[in-house]
Amino acid sequence: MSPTLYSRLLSVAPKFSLVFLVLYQLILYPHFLSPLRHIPGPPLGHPVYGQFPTIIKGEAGIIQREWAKKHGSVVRAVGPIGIERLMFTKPDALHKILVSDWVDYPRPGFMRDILGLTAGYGLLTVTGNEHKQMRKFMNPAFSIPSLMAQTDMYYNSIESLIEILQTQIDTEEKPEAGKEFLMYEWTSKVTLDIICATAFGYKTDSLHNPHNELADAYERLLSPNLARFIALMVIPGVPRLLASDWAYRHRHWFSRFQNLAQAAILVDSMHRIKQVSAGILAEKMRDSAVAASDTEAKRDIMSLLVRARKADTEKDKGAYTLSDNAMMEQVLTFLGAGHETTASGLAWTLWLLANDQESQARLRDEVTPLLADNPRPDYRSLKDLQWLDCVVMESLRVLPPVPMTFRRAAKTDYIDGVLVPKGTIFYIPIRVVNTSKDLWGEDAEEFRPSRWLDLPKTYSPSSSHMSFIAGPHACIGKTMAIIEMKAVLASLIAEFEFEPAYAGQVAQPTAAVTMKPKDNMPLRVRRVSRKTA
Ligand code: HEM
Repeated sequence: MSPTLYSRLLSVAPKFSLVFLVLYQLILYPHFLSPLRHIPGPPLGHPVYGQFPTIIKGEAGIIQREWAKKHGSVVRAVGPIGIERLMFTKPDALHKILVSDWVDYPRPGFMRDILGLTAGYGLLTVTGNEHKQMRKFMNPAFSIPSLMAQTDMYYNSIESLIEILQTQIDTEEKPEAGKEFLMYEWTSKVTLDIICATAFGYKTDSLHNPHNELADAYERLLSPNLARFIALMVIPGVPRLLASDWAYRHRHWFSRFQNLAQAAILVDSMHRIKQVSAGILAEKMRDSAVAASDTEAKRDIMSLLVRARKADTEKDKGAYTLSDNAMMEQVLTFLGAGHETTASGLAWTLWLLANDQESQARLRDEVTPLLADNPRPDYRSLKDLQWLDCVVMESLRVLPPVPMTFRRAAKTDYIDGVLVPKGTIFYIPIRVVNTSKDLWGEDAEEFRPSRWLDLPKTYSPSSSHMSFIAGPHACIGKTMAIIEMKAVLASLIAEFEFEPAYAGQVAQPTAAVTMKPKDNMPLRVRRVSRKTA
């Protein structure tokens, strides 16, 4: 070969390699080579984005439910840049992925990066042994005794919310007609104030002060546009880059470009949230001088963790413990994981009750006598309210705040008879399972709280209701979230009646990480005309 030809070939080789790589990834592999190509599923979709545009346009979890109905219990779908996802819906397959073999099925890197950027590199992002140790260290802070000691703290925020709604209704021209409220905004404020009080002993009072720094930063961080942007952040390295100091210093560059303006908002909001979190942690460190046995010691989760760390290291110098930085990441995790999820759960429950007046009236009949006797019911009293339990569990079942999550195969293995290669990404289809007709019967997609009084024979607590998933990564805040939702709902339903804001109103769940109402959920709210049934 002549030297000229050789050097020409060398100069075009990178271009050809790139073209080949693109063709391989987008066409050759998914169409002809993938060992998963014969698994039934929707068509490959857009040449670059696959089924992604269909997924983000629709309601979270619904398209996956259609796929399961059409293609069966194992579905293959292709996402952006030809990356395949598998969806198993049989309980045994999900049990293997989430419970029995969970170490072999960690959260995928892209998900850990996105969660890390928006909710801290804490319990939500670690895996394997590190996760086991961290979870063991944190479990006591979420125990029933700890929750029982915290329940009373919810009511300061709940009472503020009730007073605000009452005052606004009473100042209307016709108070008896009630007033329209964007209920998601209010559930978001009340849950932010509650999580800050119970997790950190920190007073946000976003209910009275909408410009509270933390509330403001979260509002911007969780805006629907940003949620869509986050869903696109699957490009390796991008979340880490956005989490860096460099990105904060140069955030104004991003705002100059239309498509990157959301990145500037995200970087700025996260920086502000981190600053507040650092302040919260510094205060806890100062408080840790208080002896662990001090009965007056603070009962919030962070104080419990800081004191447990101190006690463990005093007892055993080599004991597992969290560094200051890891503690700081947990602050972000509790804020990120515990606020918007519970706010959405509450807003959806109000929506479902507004559309089912019979269930709402029955709930009012149940809670009113209890609240008349004791306006601040404790953990046990709330837990004993049977219809309240049915309503909350049913709402979390049909409209789960986290409709979907992901896992990745860390080794090649058979699942439900399919040989799944290492590296395969899985959908964990929470909403699909929660509303499966095989598990819940023909009316599985309907809101019918009474089903919890007579559960189907197929019901299993860990595999029929997946809203908090199952196994070692199951939500650590599950009991806290449920009891918090019950306290807020009982208090609101005893005081107010909820109705759709206008005829023909439909639910508008977004397709982001957390399923929240796109329209902030307008509802008409009236003061109750009678207190007891
Ligand atoms: C209705 C409210 C809530 C729902 C629906 C919910 C749902 C979930 C789900 C589905 C997961 C698993 C995610 C995955 O593994 O991919 C999870 C994990 C987690 N949640 Fe929640 N959550 C709620 C409230 C809370 C609260 C109040 C807190 C804490 C204050 C919290 C803290 C966490 C943490 C730390 C994890 C990671 C657990 C681990 O990997 O060990 N969540 N949650």
